[in-house]
Amino acid sequence: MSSSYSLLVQSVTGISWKPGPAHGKKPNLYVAIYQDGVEIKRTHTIKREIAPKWDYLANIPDPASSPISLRVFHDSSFPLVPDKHLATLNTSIPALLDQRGSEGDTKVLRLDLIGADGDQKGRPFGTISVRLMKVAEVAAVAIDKVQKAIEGVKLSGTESTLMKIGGILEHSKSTVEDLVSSLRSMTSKLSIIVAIGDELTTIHPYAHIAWKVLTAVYQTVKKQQETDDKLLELVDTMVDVYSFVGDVDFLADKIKGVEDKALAIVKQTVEYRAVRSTWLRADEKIYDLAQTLIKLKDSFEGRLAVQSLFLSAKMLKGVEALEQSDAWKKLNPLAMNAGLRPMCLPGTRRKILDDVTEWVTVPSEAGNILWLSGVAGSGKSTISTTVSESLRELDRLGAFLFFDRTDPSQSDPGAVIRTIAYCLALSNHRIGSVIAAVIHRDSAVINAPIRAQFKTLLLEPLEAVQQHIQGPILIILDALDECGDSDSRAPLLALLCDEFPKLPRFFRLLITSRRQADIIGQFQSRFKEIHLDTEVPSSTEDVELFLRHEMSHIQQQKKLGPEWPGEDNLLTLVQLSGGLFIWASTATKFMNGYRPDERLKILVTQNNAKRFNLDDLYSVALRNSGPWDTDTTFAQDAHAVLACVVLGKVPMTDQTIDMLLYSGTQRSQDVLSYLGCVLEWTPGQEARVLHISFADYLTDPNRSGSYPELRFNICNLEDSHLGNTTAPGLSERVKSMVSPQLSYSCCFGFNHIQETPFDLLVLGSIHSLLLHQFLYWLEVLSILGEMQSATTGLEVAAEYAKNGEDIELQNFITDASIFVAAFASIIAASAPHIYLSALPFSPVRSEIAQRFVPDTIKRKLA
Ligand SMILES: Nc1ncnc2c1ncn2[C@@H]1O[C@H](COP(=O)(O)OP(=O)(O)OP(=O)(O)O)[C@@H](O)[C@H]1O
Repeated sequence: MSSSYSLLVQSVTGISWKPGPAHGKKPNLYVAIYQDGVEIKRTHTIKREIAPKWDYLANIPDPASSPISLRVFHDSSFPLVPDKHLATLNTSIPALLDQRGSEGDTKVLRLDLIGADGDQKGRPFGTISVRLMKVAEVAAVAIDKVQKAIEGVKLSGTESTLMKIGGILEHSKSTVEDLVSSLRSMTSKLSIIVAIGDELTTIHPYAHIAWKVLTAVYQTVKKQQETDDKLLELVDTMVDVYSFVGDVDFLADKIKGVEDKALAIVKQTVEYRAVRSTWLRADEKIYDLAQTLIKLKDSFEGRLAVQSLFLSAKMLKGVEALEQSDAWKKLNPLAMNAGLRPMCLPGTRRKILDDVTEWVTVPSEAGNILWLSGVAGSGKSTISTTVSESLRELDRLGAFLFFDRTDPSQSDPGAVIRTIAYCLALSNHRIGSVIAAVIHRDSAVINAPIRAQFKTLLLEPLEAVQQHIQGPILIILDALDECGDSDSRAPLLALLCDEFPKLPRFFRLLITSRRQADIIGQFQSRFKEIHLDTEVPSSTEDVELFLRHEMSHIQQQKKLGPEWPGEDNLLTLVQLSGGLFIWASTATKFMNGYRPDERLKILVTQNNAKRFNLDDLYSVALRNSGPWDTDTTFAQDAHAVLACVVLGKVPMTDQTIDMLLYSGTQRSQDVLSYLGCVLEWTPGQEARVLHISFADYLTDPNRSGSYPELRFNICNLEDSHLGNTTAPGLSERVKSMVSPQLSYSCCFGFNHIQETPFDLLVLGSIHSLLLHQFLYWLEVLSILGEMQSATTGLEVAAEYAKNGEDIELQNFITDASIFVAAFASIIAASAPHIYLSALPFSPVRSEIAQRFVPDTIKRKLA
């Protein structure tokens, strides 16, 4: 390499041109370079230009002392008509070196051409300008150029992307082989990709990193070009792959297809970055990467789907994995299905997505755990899903766990290590083999304490395979604050702090959570934290982008006028949202219901001095989603159905809710269809809250309106002579005094207990409820017309007490069952008669009388 030279062809001037009948007024010129009489390079043709300019860099192969000639041709543009040779410069590298003298590579040589035919032959015939450089000098110039180019690229989209693309292509038709001009070519190709990516946005996170990759390649060339042949090979291969960009016909309707290919290329480049900058054994990996790139190029040429390439490699490994899957299944992982999780709207969260991707792909000494914190609904889970998807596409996702408080069976802290091990086993063949072997050897570890699980299922296997893993692997734990409660997840938090940092450093852990006290206590100042601040301008801008997108969608879908929603209204919504995504998302769902115009007005007119926060929005959205005030049946049904969805131990379909609430009569569908702005449901499917913050709102009496808990005379009935059906305003009182949570727990709590495994804490709750609040429970059942639930509830409680060997509770239930059997009809007719009739008539020595009849009366009765 040290004796290699490059020739930069810059321009030709002074050519005289006689237009013939077949040519236009100006020639189509190109320069061909010959060494020892053999053509080795040529510039592209510049059409209809008498004094063309190029910026064409040609590498001159060894021996550099051989004769060189530069010949100027007119390109006939017709297949059967030969190009016309107009002029020539005969020279050699030593001669050119003499001519550039002490000024070196900066000197532009203006050299005379001689005529090539007719009477001009051998006579001066115009001038050619060239510069001669050593490759090392070229590298320096190129580095400078790429850095300037990088600085000059704007990643923000423009309307004229297509025009820009067209412009770049005009200049990228030449065949580039020289190393440095190749790198330059890649840079311009990448700018095309960035331009496409900006238009279609999905490429953005990769393109951003790919820019950095190319810079890194330049720097590596600068330092290592004399020694690192493998790198040079790789660069050649990359050039080859990037050359496809120049061949693409950029018709608007083909852009989507281009995007897929461009995305694949950029991803490979990112992969290079991950490998080159970190991750050991670089030479070996560079070789692999070069092979992959070659295959990638082949797959473009053969018009094969890129994915099939990756898939086939995976399938080979899959055969073996199948044999191991039995072992992995023993890990009994939490079921994770990210299918319906939302992703960031393209164009939002750019900076944070870049930062997180950068943190994953670039090693740092700052530790392998990143904590993304933020308030409810600020967008953490959406970011984590987007990151997981980018990394999955790069084959760098090890595990993505997301917790959900409304589904406790999927949020058990005790299952986290097993689930990570399972996901890692699936994601990587080598890790999978080691984990399978561990389980064969010691299957009891699956039920061991989580510290032992961590050591045996994660730390040791990952240490064992670290030699064979290049590049980072990301594990994501999303919504850690929803994983169990602060008590049950305490051991997991301690493990994350003490042990996870010991994992081989290419395992990166991204944790998202609200800033809850127990999590702050453990993580703050220990892990790198990115806090999603909703107050900063970038959050407001992102929410604005989202609102614009959603409102235009509603406008089209509901065929509203082109002015809708109006710029002022839109900006008011942005301001009301306070930079909180869940606010914006709930508001748009609310407006996308019946009469969006009215609903928009309801929201924007809330813009008074008081801040209209998420709770206010939930309250307004709920109030306006159905006939709560005019139809008491709707109000009661909606309460009960919401309670089922929010408090049910498992998600329920409309049929299950009907079975539970209305003995199978179809009623819940109607109610559910009104609640689309807060619930996710389609007929026959499970109903869920759209966002956990709605469940928080509904179950917190301080937020959704204060409801008293179980107590004497819960509905403040003044006249004990009136029955439940005749008491004035009873349904209104029930609505305001009995929270959905309470009514649901009273009616159906025992049904759920029946379905869950025995738990001492649950036994304690039953004990306390029945022994202290039994009569208040009956009061609620009476008011709600659900007295039959008392009998079934007591049966479940009796079984539980028996399993828990709680003799005191068993005795109480025996007596309570007699009490219910004797007085059920009286109590069902009138709640106050629990205290007026049933209690006084209970045998004075009975458990009920002993516990609930006041001592003064007991003494009199005795
Ligand atoms: N970048 C985004 N693009 C589009 N929609 C978004 C974006 N970020 C958030 N959203 C919307 O806002 C909702 C709330 O966001 P998300 O669930 O990610 O918040 P969170 O911070 O994880 O909340 P929590 O702490 O309560 O779990 C999402 O369901 C989604 O509809």
